[in-house]
Amino acid sequence: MSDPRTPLPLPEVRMQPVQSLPSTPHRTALLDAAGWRAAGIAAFAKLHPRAMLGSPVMAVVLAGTLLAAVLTASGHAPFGFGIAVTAILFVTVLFANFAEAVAEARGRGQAASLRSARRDLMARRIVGANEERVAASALKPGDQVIVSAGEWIPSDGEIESGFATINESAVTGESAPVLREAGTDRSGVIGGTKVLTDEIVVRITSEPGHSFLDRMIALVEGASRQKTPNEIALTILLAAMTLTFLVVVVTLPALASFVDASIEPLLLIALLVCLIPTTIGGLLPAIGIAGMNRALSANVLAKSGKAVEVAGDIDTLLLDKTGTITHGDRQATQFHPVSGVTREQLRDAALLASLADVTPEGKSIVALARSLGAGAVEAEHANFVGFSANTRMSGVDLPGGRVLRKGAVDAIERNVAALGGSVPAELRARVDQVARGGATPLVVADGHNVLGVVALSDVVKHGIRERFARLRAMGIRTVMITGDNPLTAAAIAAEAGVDDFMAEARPEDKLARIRAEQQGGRLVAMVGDGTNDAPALAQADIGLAMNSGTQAAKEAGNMVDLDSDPAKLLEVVEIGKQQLITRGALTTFSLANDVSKYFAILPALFAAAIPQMAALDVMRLSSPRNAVLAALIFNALIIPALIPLALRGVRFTPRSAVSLLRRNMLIYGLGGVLLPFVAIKLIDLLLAAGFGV
Ligand SMILES: Nc1ncnc2c1ncn2[C@@H]1O[C@H](COP(=O)(O)OP(=O)(O)OP(=O)(O)O)[C@@H](O)[C@H]1O
Ligand SMILES: [K+]
Ligand SMILES: [Mg+2]
Repeated sequence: MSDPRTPLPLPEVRMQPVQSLPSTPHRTALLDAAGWRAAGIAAFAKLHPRAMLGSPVMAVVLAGTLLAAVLTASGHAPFGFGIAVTAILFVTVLFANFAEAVAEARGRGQAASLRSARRDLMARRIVGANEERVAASALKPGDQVIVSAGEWIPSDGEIESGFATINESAVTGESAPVLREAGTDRSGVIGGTKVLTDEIVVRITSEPGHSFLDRMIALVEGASRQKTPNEIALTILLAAMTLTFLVVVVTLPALASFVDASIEPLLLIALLVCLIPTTIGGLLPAIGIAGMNRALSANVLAKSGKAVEVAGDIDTLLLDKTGTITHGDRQATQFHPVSGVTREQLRDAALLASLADVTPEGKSIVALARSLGAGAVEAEHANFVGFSANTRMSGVDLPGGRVLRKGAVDAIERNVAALGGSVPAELRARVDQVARGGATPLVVADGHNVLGVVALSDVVKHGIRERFARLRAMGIRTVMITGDNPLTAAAIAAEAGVDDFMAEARPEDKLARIRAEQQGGRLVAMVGDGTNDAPALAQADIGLAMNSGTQAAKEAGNMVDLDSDPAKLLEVVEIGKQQLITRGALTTFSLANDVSKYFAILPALFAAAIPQMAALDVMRLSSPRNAVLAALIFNALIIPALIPLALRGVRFTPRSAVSLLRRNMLIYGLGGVLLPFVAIKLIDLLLAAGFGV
């Protein structure tokens, strides 16, 4: 096998014409013709009582429709007018169902490209020293399979040995090959993706039928959609409002009888439907589904709609340094011995301590030592000690009692002290020299003697500073948490522009920091990819795992970024905020609308009985019946008219919550009051011009 770091000669591969996920949903059409048709049919299917109960507001409209039909048929309402009211109410319910169906159809469209990645695959399963061919669907967690260049990975898993370049475009829509490697934080592979070069042994981690793709498709198609807490709260509020108006409308005839007026029952139904928040009630499910769809358009798989929404309220973002803020390709670049030790002694000790180190850091030390002329080293009967995030050290115990260790500065200092040694004063200077440039110093010790420092260089990702600035503009604080020493951490923190950092952190320190933030009443997001990040990913309110990361990280988080781009959190936050704002704006609009409809309908209701009501008749509509019809028609039409806004979301720019609120109150509150006046007047003119009943 060649060294994984040298650029791999990629074979000529014919990329499959995969449909990539739409990355600019704002410019694409809402649906294609087939999608519209399917949504239209689904709107009728959703008339099923069980489906209707999910939306109390619309259930009341449907009940009103049936009542209007009965009144009309039994001669308790003027026939033509009765038919018209019944029809408009029925269409109102259909429009609301249609809005939800369109959102779902969009999700299915996105899932179609994913489904094409889920094909019938064969696997080469390892049994003892042999291999057998089995269907991918027969693979169980724990099975080991071999996948070579040109073959498809049969199911989700983790690379046990080897490395490979993989085309993940079927899942991510990104055709650039990615490198996945055993023993690193980039060991996760997905079923349905293709190995381009080399050969890997994969340990299967997913149950048949429950692969990443399977779950993703179910989510996108809305099969496992659950209402978010905010959505449930709003549904309850809307139901309470509906109930209140119902009581008001039902008691109205009694009130009217005091002034010797009687109100037609049909008009009462019309009044009720105009007053209850039908617009937001009808669009609410669509808004929720659209949030999930938008996340997927950004190549983020959210495990629930709640996760997307919580992202909109995040206060603090925690990130690890290596691989998240930096490229994570930590490479040994230099040996810095302390005085009394030669560069060669340090080099050879570092080499010995890294021979069996599978981490990229360890391998790069071996490569650097060899390139600097290190010869064959004697390591027979050696006992290698692997790197762990808890000890933050690795090394080797040689026969004869020689103990070589390399690791984080504080970890080695403690170890040397425990062995009865002391750290030479000049070590600090060597460490600082390396760390000030943002490189990671690894201290090498032979027993209780410190030999020197290995510099591991890493590069801050391009454009990350701008991303953090954008997060800051939205009021989100960024904190870098790293196992590295404080000086390196400070150098990288300054370069990347994070607000705060925490150094020399072990996994439990990360967890404690998240808990502390949460106890302060803040919502915390965490981005990570390693198994050592898993507890923190699980504890955080938003755990965004990298798709390239380990299975443990992906299971622990509540979101996976298919592009493995930590800065993606920014988009997730914006999608969450946009969803919250869209729901808020449309609620404002809906309630404002209803106020205006009141002015259209109430004078019509009482005009005959209470002449003083004429003072309220600001719209001067052609006739009481036309007024009622115009208000109901507007009430129905506004739902489909707002579907594009509900699905695409209200325009969002990072700014303070207060200024956003002011802007939206102006547009959706004031607009919501004014629009019905104009629209209802226009509809009334049309009705009076010949369509009136
Ligand atoms: N292979 C290794 N052998 C010995 N020590 C290592 C090795 N790799 C890293 N270290 C040391 O352990 C520290 C913690 O490494 P780890 O990868 O766990 O960091 P982390 O907590 O994920 O934070 P970050 O990734 O942001 O640096 C490193 O800063 C380094 O000093
Ligand atoms: K209404
Ligand atoms: Mg790390």
